[in-house]
Amino acid sequence: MLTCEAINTFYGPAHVLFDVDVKVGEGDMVCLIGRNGVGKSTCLKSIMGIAPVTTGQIRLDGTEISALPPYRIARAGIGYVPEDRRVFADLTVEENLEVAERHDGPWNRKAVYELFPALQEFRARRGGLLSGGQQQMLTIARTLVGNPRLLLIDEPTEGLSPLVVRTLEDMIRGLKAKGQTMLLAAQDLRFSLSVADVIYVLDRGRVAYCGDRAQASADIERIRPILSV
Ligand SMILES: Nc1ncnc2c1ncn2[C@@H]1O[C@H](COP(=O)(O)OP(=O)(O)OP(=O)(O)O)[C@@H](O)[C@H]1O
Repeated sequence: MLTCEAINTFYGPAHVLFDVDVKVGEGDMVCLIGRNGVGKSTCLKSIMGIAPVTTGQIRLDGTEISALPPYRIARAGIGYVPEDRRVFADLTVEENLEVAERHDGPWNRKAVYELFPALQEFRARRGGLLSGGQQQMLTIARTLVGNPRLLLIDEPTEGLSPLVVRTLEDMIRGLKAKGQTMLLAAQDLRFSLSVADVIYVLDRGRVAYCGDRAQASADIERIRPILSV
């Protein structure tokens, strides 16, 4: 579905991604892992057109998208959940979902409430009054009701309590079980090894390792040093 080939991304003079290749197949859950600052977020932002690539190709079902502005990339079927949760603080949970809903796929309010029962419980509450974990759920749910074919999620569990992390991890497993294609940036090797079809490990802007879950589990002693500071 998605192919990034030799992408290079800069912030001004700072070269951040170096010839990065990433592939996400239909129905796959792909994890992009690495230490802080190695370029995971930049990779997702480059796919989304927010940090446009300088060189390299990004294709969605064979169509080159790397020169498109973010809104056109979103329209082409990519949904993006950024690291900083973005909910409409003055709108209720229900209204947050309503404004984003596009009736052209499997996801609607009913389906996301099934995935996140906690959101249904708080459907009348304003977004700004939710906890960090609930806001993260709402951000993911809001992106889902737009029915993206590919969902990009940036570090969904960052800064959340262990209990909330577990709830979100279960929900991501639920998404995978429903066949949602996903590319997830994460720091957690344990979770990635438990759920990902394919794992990419980034190190200083380069792909330092790539393998499917079975390979990555067997190569864990190779991967651990890339993740340690
Ligand atoms: N807007 C920006 N302008 C300049 N440099 C940036 C910008 N955003 C990120 N960087 C730098 O690019 C590099 C990669 O950052 P990025 O956020 O992609 O890493 P990351 O792996 O997602 O880490 P984190 O978990 O901290 O978000 C870092 O050195 C960071 O300081």
